[in-house]
Amino acid sequence: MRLVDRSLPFAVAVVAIAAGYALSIGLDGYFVYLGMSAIVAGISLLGLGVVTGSAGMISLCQLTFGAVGAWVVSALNAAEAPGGFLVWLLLGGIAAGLVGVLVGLPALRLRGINLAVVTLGLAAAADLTLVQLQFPGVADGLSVERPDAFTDDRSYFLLAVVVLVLCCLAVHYLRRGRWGSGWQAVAFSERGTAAAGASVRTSKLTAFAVSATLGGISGGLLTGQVGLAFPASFTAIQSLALYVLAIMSGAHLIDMAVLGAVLWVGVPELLKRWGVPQDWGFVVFGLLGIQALTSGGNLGTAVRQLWYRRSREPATLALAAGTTSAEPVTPGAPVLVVRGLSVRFGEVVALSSVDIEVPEHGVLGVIGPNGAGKSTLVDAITGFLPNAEGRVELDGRPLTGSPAKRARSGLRRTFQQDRVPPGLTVEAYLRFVARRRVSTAEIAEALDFFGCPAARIPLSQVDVGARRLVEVVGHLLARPRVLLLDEPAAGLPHSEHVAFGERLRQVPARFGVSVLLIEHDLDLVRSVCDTVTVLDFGRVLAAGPQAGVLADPAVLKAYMGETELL
Ligand SMILES: Nc1ncnc2c1ncn2[C@@H]1O[C@H](COP(=O)(O)OP(=O)(O)OP(=O)(O)O)[C@@H](O)[C@H]1O
Repeated sequence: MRLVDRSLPFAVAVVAIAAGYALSIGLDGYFVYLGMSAIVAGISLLGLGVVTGSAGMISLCQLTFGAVGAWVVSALNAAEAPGGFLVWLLLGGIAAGLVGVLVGLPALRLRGINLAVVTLGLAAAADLTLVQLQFPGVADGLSVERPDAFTDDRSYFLLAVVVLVLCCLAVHYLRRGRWGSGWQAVAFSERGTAAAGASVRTSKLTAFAVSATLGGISGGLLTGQVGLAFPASFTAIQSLALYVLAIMSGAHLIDMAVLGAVLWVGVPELLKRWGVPQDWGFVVFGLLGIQALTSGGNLGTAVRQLWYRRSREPATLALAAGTTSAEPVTPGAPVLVVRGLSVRFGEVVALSSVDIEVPEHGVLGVIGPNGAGKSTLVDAITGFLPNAEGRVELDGRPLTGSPAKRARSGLRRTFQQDRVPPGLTVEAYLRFVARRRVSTAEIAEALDFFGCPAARIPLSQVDVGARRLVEVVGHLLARPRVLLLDEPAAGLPHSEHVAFGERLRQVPARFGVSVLLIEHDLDLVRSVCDTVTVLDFGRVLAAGPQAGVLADPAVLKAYMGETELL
């Protein structure tokens, strides 16, 4: 199976190149030219798919990156630089990639409409500048020289097919690697990304860099196609239309980027044949884009979901109680120590001078009524609330800095809300969160222990309760010193709480991880926790061994009306 998985992309690549060759000799000359245009658009769309589809950011200046690539190729051609067209094409891509990193910098702070305005503004400014400057060599009529073996349109078309296939392979492997997982993670939740110890900044910048590099290659390829580059090929309005097409088709999926490219060239061509001005193509794309944005989906995912729904049931947990025996754990000295933790939200005091200790190889339960400050406590300890006052020590060393830094130091957390990116498979997500080499067998064993769906299943096909346990498994595979769990059983039916508790009880012995568990189900707390801290109105109401704390009259009083479980 693995061998098939590994060789499939190359087999598809060979078939695509063979098809390209057949088309290059079989197609009418006009369609060969249209085909070249579609390939140029396809490479650009692949790039947009990375930044918008995978990483979830708006980028409305993709053709500006194309213009950078075209500019570099034109300038190197005019300068008769050594290396020839293919080297220039690569350099154009690299130059555009660097510009992409610069454009990506605002994306570190801006989101949504603000990022749209910045990138569209950049595209408009580049548009005007290009009209003023024109491309190098154009005034002297210096046509860009194609490589010797690819001078006529048919052979240049074949070269373009090969470049497209190489770009598709690059995107395929990048998406399957750490960068790709980072893009998916950051698109779904920046907090979830940081909690996995990954840099949100790196994920965003690499997405922009890869997207722009592909844009640059596409612009360079266009220059070889047309000979002389003109600003009219790289306008802001075209960038906007390309973005809409990427959203509508779902260009993060390689086949859909190719389909989008066919539409990009095919729709205006059809309009022309019907005697309708080609600019109406933008209107068609606009309408399709509005449909995609309002429905919240795209062609690619719709087709895939249809396929999955037909072929598979959603994956759920298979968590049976009584199938595992709890191993005895002897908690040691405190590994996580929190002193005087205070957090204010304006007038609201969410935490007031809270002290907590998580014993090595122990499970500390943190309970309290709604609004007591439990999630705030986890946020503050893990660095998500930089204004929190107080001291956090892990293994006797002060723990400061960003959430990602704290995660890398050995403090992991899960969230009350779903932060597991649906675009990844279970395995890709686990490897991303684990941040270390984990064998396939280790992954399978950990998933099996928690009754989670198999590694190969896409997370989009996993129900929310199971996804939250996959999140727990990922962080356990990271082998942190301490794992903070914020209501991990919230998505599970109550019948599975007991089974989950049995597993959790074994976590310190099995994974060598100490646990802080926030939980409302007091049966679960009783069955799992050695010690318990009770929060009420942001203060510690009681703390100590479980039995004593849960029988404390003050605790009982705080819980009156909140739950009958005590
Ligand atoms: N971002 C915020 N801005 C303002 N107030 C906040 C914010 N986050 C939390 N609070 C307030 O801080 C207090 C503690 O909230 P927190 O979510 O930590 O409680 P909790 O014990 O986790 O509750 P629950 O059990 O419902 O999850 C509440 O009064 C809440 O309204």
